[in-house]
Amino acid sequence: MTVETLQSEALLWSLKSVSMKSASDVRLAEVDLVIPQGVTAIMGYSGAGKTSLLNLLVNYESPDKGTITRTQACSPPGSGLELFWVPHNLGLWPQYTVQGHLKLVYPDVESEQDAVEELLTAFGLSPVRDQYPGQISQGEASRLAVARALASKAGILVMDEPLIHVDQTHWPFYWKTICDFCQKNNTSLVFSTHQPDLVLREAEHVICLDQGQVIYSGEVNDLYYAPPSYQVATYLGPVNDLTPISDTFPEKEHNCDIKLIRAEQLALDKVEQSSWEVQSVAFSGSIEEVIVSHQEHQVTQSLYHRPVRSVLKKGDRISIRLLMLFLCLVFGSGCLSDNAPELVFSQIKQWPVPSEGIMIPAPRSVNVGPNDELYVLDNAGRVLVYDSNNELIRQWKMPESDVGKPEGVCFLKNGQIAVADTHYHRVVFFDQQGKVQKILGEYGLKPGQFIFPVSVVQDPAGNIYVCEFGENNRIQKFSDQGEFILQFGKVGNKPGEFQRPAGMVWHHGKIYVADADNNRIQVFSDEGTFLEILGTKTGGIPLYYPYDIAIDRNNEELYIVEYGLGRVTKTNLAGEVLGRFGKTGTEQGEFLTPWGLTVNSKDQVIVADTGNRLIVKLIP
Ligand SMILES: Nc1ncnc2c1ncn2[C@@H]1O[C@H](COP(=O)(O)OP(=O)(O)OP(=O)(O)O)[C@@H](O)[C@H]1O
Repeated sequence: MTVETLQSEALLWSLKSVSMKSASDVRLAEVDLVIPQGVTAIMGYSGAGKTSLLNLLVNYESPDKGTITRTQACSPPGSGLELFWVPHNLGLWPQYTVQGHLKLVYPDVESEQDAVEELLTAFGLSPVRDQYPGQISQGEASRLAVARALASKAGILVMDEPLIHVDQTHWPFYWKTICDFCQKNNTSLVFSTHQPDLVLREAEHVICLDQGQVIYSGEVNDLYYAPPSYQVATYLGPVNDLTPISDTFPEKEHNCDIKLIRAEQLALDKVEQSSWEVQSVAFSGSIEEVIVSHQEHQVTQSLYHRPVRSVLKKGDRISIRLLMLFLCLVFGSGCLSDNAPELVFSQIKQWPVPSEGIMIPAPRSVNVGPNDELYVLDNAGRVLVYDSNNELIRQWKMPESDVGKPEGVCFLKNGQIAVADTHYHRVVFFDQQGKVQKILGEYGLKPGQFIFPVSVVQDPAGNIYVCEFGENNRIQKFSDQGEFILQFGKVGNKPGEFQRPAGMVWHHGKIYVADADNNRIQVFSDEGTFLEILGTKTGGIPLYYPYDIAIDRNNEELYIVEYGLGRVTKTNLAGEVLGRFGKTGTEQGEFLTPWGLTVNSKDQVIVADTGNRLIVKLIP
């Protein structure tokens, strides 16, 4: 199998074997690293080498050994500098006033006054605009250092523990200003911090240092949900290492690898009888640490969880539950396995959607049009059209997308493209160039209205089916002119009821519905009669959050993509599992919370791998 990545992420710096020594100690040791475009956080305990690394990036210090290459991927917006640095000591200029700092670095005289005013307001510096650095507080000085960096309009900002002296209640506001600025101006940001919350909120990439060595470099989400070790996991906050007690969990029998579990992935409930007894409880706001001991196994374990309110106390008996969705998202492959053969593909092609500002949006839905054109919907609210060679040939934006992004796209027989505009409670029909032709529906529970429409399909006669979740959880059928014909389904878990119908396919008078939260595929006649839960006769199809379904070119086999397990499952029309492909993960051949899939005329399966932000084409 060959794997091809069509577009690689742009890099800002590349470091090879970089070392730096102090008189008595190592500051950085054999650092190999790439720093991509976007927002990167550098984390590490005190003395780990964060400042040393930033000093090298900005060329303030030189390495004793190794090479640092800056690949200038960010072109500076306007006439700004290439790079601006906020050093640890802030580097303010004693002879300039607060507003003087901003004016001095702002590159465009014409718009200077407005921009400076805006920054003074955004960082709460207007009252001290005429003061000098020696006359302002440390918090004001920290804010000024950051405001000055933004005023420079540099293409890359490097900040050493920015806003360190600012009270944390105001951080979200200032950080929003920083991130909005970076997004708008296509600016990359590299900053050091000790704060896990900040990294989770604001950064895409994270580099973890320990005693001058890089012990992790990658995506923030990966570090949070799939940390390579306990030590690294703790950089983003408390984590439960359940290795010593993993045998006590029933999930172990399902071959789930139970190791590092975040607080929100664990539920501790007070029960009448249990071998687990609470020894102590320390509640610190949203997270509680509970020390428990097991009566038979003689083990004591510290556990973090997120209770709604703190109720446990010493002596309580508790049950320890792993919250399965999280567990399967993290450790995916082992759960719900059924010895199905692995689907074999000769080649995988994968590529990201084009960036928007510094963000790489995630694809959510995919559908095939004529000549195997691929219609992709992403979470930047764009429809992207790729030709059969995966070249982007057209794209357009949804009319509105501030409230939420759409979730389903369908190419129609008349050449139009229908988009389930989920958060605007409607279906929008576009022509091939992205001009709106028609809008169907509005918010409501009546026929022809929608709560959260998520998927659209069409039958050969032209009828259009729209499934939705919210209060409705139903499928509505419309004529090709958009007239309401019938509806079926309601919320629930009985046969014929839905919990988040997320994807559909029409075949020979039947509609196959991915009933996501009920973990099943339901089959209806296209007149709305419930027929069966697919695979019931053959013992059921083990599925975990199936989000989309498609049929192969011979109309004989179904492909189902499972959001919860990051895999593609193939069945025949009777629901017998023919094979599986993939598992939850970030490597090639793995998927992270995939939302959509489609099959083209060459039986190539295309997956919207939302968590990994890739369109993945599986080529037989
Ligand atoms: N200018 C310097 N000359 C020599 N050694 C230094 C210098 N600056 C820092 N060090 C040493 O290098 C190591 C890394 O320090 P550095 O300031 O890079 O860590 P840091 O992760 O930024 O720490 P903190 O979070 O405390 O700011 C420490 O052992 C420190 O004592």
